[in-house]
Amino acid sequence: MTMEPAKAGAAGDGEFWHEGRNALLRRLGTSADGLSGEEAAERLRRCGPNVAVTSLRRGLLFKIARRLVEPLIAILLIAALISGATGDWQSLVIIVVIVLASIALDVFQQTEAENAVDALRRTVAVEVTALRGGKPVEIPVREVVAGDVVALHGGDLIPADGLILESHDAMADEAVLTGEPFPVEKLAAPSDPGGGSADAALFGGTSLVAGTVRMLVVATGADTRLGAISRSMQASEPPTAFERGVHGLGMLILRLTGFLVLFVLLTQLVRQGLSIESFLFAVALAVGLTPELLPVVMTVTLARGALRMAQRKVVVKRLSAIHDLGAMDVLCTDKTGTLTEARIAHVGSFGCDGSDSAHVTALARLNSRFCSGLRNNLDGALLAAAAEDDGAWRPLADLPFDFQRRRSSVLVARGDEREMVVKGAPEALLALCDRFERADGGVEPLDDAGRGRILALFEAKGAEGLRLLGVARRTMPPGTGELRREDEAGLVFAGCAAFIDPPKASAGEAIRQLAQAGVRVKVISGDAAPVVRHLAESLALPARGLMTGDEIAALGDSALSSRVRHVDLFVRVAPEQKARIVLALRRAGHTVGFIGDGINDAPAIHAADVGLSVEGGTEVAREAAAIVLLAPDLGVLAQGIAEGRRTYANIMKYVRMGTSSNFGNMLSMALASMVLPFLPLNPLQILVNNMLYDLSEVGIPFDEADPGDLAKPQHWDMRAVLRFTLVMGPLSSVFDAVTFAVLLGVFGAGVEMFRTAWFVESILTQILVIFVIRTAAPCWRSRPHRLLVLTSLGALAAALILALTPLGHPFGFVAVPGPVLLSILAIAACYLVLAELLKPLAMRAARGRGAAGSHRPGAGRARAF
Ligand SMILES: Nc1ncnc2c1ncn2[C@@H]1O[C@H](COP(=O)(O)OP(=O)(O)OP(=O)(O)O)[C@@H](O)[C@H]1O
Ligand SMILES: [Mg+2]
Repeated sequence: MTMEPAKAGAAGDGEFWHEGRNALLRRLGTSADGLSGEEAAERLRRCGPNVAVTSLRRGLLFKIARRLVEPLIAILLIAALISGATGDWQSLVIIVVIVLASIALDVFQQTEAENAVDALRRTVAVEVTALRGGKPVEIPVREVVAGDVVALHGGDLIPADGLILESHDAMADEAVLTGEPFPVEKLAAPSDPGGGSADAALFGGTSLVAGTVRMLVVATGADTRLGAISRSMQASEPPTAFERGVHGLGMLILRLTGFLVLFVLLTQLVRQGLSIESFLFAVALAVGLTPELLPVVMTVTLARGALRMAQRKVVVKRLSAIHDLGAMDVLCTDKTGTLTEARIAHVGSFGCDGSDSAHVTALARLNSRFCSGLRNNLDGALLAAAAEDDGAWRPLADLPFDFQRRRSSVLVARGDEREMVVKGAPEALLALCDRFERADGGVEPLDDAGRGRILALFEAKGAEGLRLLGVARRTMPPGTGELRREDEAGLVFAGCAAFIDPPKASAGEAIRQLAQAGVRVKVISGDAAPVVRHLAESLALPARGLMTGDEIAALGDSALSSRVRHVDLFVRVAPEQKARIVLALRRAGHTVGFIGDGINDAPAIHAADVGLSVEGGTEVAREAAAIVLLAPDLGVLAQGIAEGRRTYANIMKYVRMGTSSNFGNMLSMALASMVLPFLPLNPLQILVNNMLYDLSEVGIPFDEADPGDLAKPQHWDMRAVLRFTLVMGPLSSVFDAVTFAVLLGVFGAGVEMFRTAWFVESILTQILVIFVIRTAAPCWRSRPHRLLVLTSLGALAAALILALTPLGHPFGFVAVPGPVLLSILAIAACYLVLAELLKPLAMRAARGRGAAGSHRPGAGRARAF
């Protein structure tokens, strides 16, 4: 946002790696020990925070200014000026006060909500180790400045663009920028200019998958490559289905309001000529009918939801994800770490005949010890109990692990001997073998029968729930010093290392709760079929169908979309395939969540409607996620979903209130302007009415939801909203008409008394009906939150005091005789009773169609990443 003056070392030149490290250090005014704390603070102040996408949050003044230039408010202020000019000082003051009060209410609510959510977001902000004055300190990524030196290791997100000063076996995944699925090797930059290549550069937003580096930060925030991309992406990020729905509704009401205002103005013109009064009336009407609180209510309701979810250790980074969570009907999950404990233990190894083999363990350990790339918890488990002695083998070269090959190879030497040891996904490894090792150490060619026997062994061990890593070797010619991918062929299969990873205690219960909440769970794993199937069984996951990564690769997008709906287990899936599955499910009309913790899960987390990660996950995964679970317990997810649905239910209460009363009022006003010899309310009274009505709804975000609203995924459904409006709107108009008739026909009310009485009727019905339509159940069965009771009854009390006491005289209210008041109360009571009786019809109609209408293909947002 504030990236204006003197950018310290902004990389306007782009290819900074050609400069050479010494020149670059000089240009950025720093050293290999990093900046001093003061200098860094100064640069942060000068160049702004390190965020690729500048925040859309604005300051208080901006918010107020924006409200002031909103057309309606602007017209209102002009109206106030006109009143002033015509000498009507009282109206001027009152209009200004009301406008200011309503702006203050909005801005206060919104700011408070946003602050609370920001504070939450900071609790899961990613940190990085920077050298400040030569000492490593943990700082939030947003405080990184050009000239900083940061230390990174495998699994870390690269915080900004920079040059590598030191590298130990670093591999970076740059797929976000380049689309290249294989990790690329990253080397330290030479000290002289000229020799530098992009291999010595790291880019913000990509990730380090293996090794460690020290990086000199060259460009931050919007100046990074990702920043440039995000800026163009930000403008085009399409809104969620929900946001589109609410916006569409707002526009509809706005248009209707426009028509109505014109209509009223025209009838006034025809009947009695245009006066300031009727102009003000039209304006006030427009203000009254616009759901101007909707955006505020949405932010506030979502923020309240976020705060409640935080109490359950679910942190929401993107507010609209709450609604997506409530709408989610499919949850895809990675296996290790989300469904299992990720406390992996090596339980032994077996040879090709299935008998225990210490030799295979020794080979697997050799590979784990000397492999430079990504070391994960399988390697950790292998090395946990390993002796230091490697039989005098020393490492020469290696081909690190990646998620495409699913294996790693090392070349080791002992004297003149050269051995390549490969470990990885067993079936794929077996396919690269043409011989196998017998238990006695002899080597035999592998025929089809032998292959079949070994594959059956994998199947049997996998079905016991053992995770397997195949181990193979190949004797290389003496003098070999390098490994190429082509060398991974013609191998001798040695056997498998076996691991256990117990299912999470909470996972079974969580899956049951999710199923109950109408969410289908699908497992998308890089692991083998038997292991995944075994896990699904032990968690009692109701799983149909199984697909492998190879089958997925063979299908086009549309074929995949029709297949994925009926499959619950996906195995041997590569990282981009995880994302493809998620996108295919979304195309099939589902609202999809993806929860994962690994580097390989990040693309799918991005691709999902709701990306979820867990506290212990890699930085990359947490950064990609919209929601982070802080508790190592999937149970919080079901609670989070309930929270999302509750939030949605509360927004719908506001929408229902707004649409039905707005629509009813419109009809009534059209009627009134045709049949009444005077305007039914004066402009000030309309504004007061509107203001108090808004106030009465302040408690909605806090309200509870009915069990029915929590039981299944909630989608925005425009038709249901319209149906509700068409039933409840006319109902309120009928009662308005009755009120007109009674006041004029029975009591022969004069202008002022009529307005006072009608004000009372309209505010009574508008406010009290919230207790009827906040629930689909009979209203006495569902208890409202006390804050809602407080705000609505408070606003009502204020309205009655104003209308029925001398306090209201400046607004044009007069005393109302007892019998008139009693009839008004009776009419209001009849309305509420009828609303309660008609409600099942309005809501049932809404629900019936809703379920079918909501599964539109392509619903939701196709978010690019
Ligand atoms: N350190 C390693 N060395 C060799 N091969 C490995 C190693 N780690 C994993 N593999 C192979 O790669 C496969 C995929 O890796 P991984 O299990 O991490 O993927 P994943 O999709 O995250 O799986 P999960 O669903 O279990 O989390 C593993 O099943 C295994 O066969
Ligand atoms: Mg994983």
